Amino acid sequence: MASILRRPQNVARSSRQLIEAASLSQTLARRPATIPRPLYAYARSRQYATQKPDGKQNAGEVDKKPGAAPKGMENLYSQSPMSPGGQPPDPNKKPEDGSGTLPGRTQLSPQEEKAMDDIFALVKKGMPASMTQDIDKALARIKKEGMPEELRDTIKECRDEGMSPARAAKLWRLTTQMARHTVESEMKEKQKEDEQPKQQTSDAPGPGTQGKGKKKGSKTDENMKMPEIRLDLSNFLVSAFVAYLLYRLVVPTENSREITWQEFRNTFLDKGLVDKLVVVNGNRVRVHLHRDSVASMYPESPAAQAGFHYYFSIGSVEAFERRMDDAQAELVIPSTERIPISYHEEGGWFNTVLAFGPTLLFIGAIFYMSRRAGGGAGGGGGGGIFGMGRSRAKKFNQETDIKVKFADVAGMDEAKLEIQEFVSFLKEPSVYQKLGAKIPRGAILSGPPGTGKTLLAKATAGESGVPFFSVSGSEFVEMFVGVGPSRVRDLFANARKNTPCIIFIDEIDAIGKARGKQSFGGGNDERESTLNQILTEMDGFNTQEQVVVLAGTNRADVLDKALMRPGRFDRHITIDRPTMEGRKQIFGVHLGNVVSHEDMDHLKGRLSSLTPGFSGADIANVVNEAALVAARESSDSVTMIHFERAIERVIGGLEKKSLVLTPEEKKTIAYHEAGHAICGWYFQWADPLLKVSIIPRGSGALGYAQYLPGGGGDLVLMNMKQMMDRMAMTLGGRVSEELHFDTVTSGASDDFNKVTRTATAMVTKWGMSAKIGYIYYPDGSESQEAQLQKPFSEHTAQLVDSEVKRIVDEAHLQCKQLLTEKKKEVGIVAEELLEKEVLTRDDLVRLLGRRPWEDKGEFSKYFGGGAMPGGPTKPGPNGEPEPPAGGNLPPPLGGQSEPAPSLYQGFEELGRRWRA
Ligand SMILES: Nc1ncnc2c1ncn2[C@@H]1O[C@H](COP(=O)(O)OP(=O)(O)OP(=O)(O)O)[C@@H](O)[C@H]1O
Repeated sequence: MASILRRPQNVARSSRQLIEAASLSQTLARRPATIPRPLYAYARSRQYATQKPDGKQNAGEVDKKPGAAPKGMENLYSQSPMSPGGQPPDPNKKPEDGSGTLPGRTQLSPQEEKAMDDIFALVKKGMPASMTQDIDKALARIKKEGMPEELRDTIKECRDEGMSPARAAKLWRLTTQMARHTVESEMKEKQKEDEQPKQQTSDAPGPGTQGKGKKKGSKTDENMKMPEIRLDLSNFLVSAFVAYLLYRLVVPTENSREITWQEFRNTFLDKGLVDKLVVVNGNRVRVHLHRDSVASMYPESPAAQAGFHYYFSIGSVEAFERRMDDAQAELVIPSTERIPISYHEEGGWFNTVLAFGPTLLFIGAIFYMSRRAGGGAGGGGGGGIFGMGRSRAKKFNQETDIKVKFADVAGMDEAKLEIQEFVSFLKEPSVYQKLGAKIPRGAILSGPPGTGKTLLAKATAGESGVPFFSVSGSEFVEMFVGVGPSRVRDLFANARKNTPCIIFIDEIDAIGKARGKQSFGGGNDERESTLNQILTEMDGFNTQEQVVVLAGTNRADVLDKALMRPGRFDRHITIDRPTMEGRKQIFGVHLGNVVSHEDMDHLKGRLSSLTPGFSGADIANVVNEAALVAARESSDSVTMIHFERAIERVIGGLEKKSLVLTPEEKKTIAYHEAGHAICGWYFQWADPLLKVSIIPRGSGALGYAQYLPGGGGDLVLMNMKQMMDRMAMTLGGRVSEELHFDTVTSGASDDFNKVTRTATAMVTKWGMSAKIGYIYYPDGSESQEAQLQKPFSEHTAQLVDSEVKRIVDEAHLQCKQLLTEKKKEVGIVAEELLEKEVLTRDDLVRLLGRRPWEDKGEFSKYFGGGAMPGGPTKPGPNGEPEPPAGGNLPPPLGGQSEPAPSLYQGFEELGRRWRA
């Protein structure tokens, strides 16, 4: 009753129907139909609402026992998803605590309560205990006070008719309101509870002023805390409610049950309980019942719950309509009172989201790209669409970011001197300007990788204390046309805003390649226009603008000539691999970062002798590796042994302990290496030997002999004698195999490669063959033309071949003579190697006696004895020591295009395919 009174429109509807029922009663009585009509149900519902349910009058046969399942409906009730889990809520029953549902709200059904419990339990996971207690209380309050009817109606609307933006907004508003209301009432109650004991305390006799002061303070604290708790909790509740609503919307089957046509007909249609039918998506029919009638007749039925529906499936809409017509005709329902059927398409909001998915994805992708593209140093003008054309240059702040000074750049004194001029220009431009000198625009730093080009550019910025824009050439290259030039413009625009400053373009060859040479299949327009833009920008500086452009490259030879002309990159600074002295200084810089108790001077000298051809980056790596090796051994300082291991590791890779060799293979390797070692020991011009090993390494070498090219010093020139001795020494492995075994192996292929390359260079480049003469023939790596066509005639080609063969054969003969003579020594060294796996120079001195030739350079200073002091040198024709081979001097070594030094630096590897 109470609920009907609360809804005036219900009262009005019921009284109208009663009047209609009264006027129709005569007709009904005369009808033969046994089925009560919907109006009958309404009338009964009013009766139950006003009378006690145990009243016997007018109950009718079927409904004699209220709450019991009617005939045909037992099955539905006993298996109802709403029925398990205890009794359905009794609307008349007051809550135990005495407070009922609030006005405008309805009690939650047990299933709804359970669903909410589940969702709250899920969201509560991982929350602090204090918070979960508050949430439990709030949840209990919601259960106690019920859910706003408006909210429930909106949920129903969403389920029945689909989600719309207006409904979503309404849901959000109602949910938020409810959550806030719950939290506020909870807080008020808490406040009341807290105030009660305080009142008691203040009423109780206490220590006067002290007590008062304390009370005041605590109240203020509380007031301060409250909004914080409220916000958290209400946010949480809103989230939980939204989750709950979505759950209820997405899983409507929780509140529905599938029935058959027969069940529908017998249980609902025949009994006049059907209000309307909704055909959903043309294949299912949702049955809307007269809830009040169902609730009155069958209070236990889940169909009495709001939001619960029965469904049945249909084959086709036409067949269903025909069946309904037949059924209603059988029931003699006049056409004016037939059950309305509506049609509805569902799955709505989810399908809508799906339909919009690609569009949303596209918008998201564009948004992401625009954010990403906008992440550069930016600030400059024409960023292009979504900032794609903005420069990606990183700007380093001179005060905070660039700590590098010239002192950190060791070696390369000439390069430093050259670049220091830029520093003084940036610091004091007036000195230059007043004399009418034009300021250099930029410098190209070229050299092999890791030689410190970037470091030098940074040090220039660090010393001059100006902003430093660093960008890599490849960052100008994008798949979009026009982005490269646009980025160049942006970079220079930024730089002009920050004058004085330095721009550093690393790997400039990515964009600065000579324009005609870039590719065979036509030019690369994008790259060319980027280069053109750089040329234009560099021209566009006026001499007052203090922007210095430094560029780094490993391939200065491929750069466009226009880039290198005066007025653009005025200075060309070549930074080569460091010399012995340079390596010492670089070791000095990096050794400062590790803990070592070795004598530093000796350590630096020895390490730099051991690392010919290493770049600055290699040296930094060696020092770091040594510290790692020491740490692995739990050593408290890094010692010489650790450094040597690190060098071996950097050159040859890790020891390959897992590789298992057969005894025969080991023996072959030992004799092969012993052959190299004996040659290195007895040939006068061979490089001093440091170590022989037959431990396989990660780089594919099964063994190696380590020499010190140039005796640890800087090898600038090599004469023919040195070359022949080196070649003979390189063939020592194979010759030893020939002399000690009845067959040979494939292990010497790498040696042959080196020997052939040296011999070819002697013939075609260094003018060391009388038959070819003083002619230089470039090879394929030097020019593209040479790749396609040999630079010499067929006749010359045959001559080159025969000359190369002659030189190699001579080296082989020289080696064979020595090793035949020293066959016994080879055996001794090989057997010792088999036993110890690694032999040092001291071992060789022990086995073979001192080397008959004096060691050159700084070798003896850092590597001790081994050579006969002032040992024999071959006398010249007049008894004086023979001078180095003159006349046929090869060109200076050390330049990166020279193959010779790299052939002998480091290890003599046995080749990767020893076992092939
Ligand atoms: N002269 C040097 N003094 C001290 N450290 C050096 C020197 N040269 C190189 N290094 C070390 O090597 C590292 C790499 O050097 P850098 O990046 O400057 O080489 P790069 O020549 O620019 O190489 P790439 O050509 O490959 O760009 C430096 O960070 C530094 O630790």
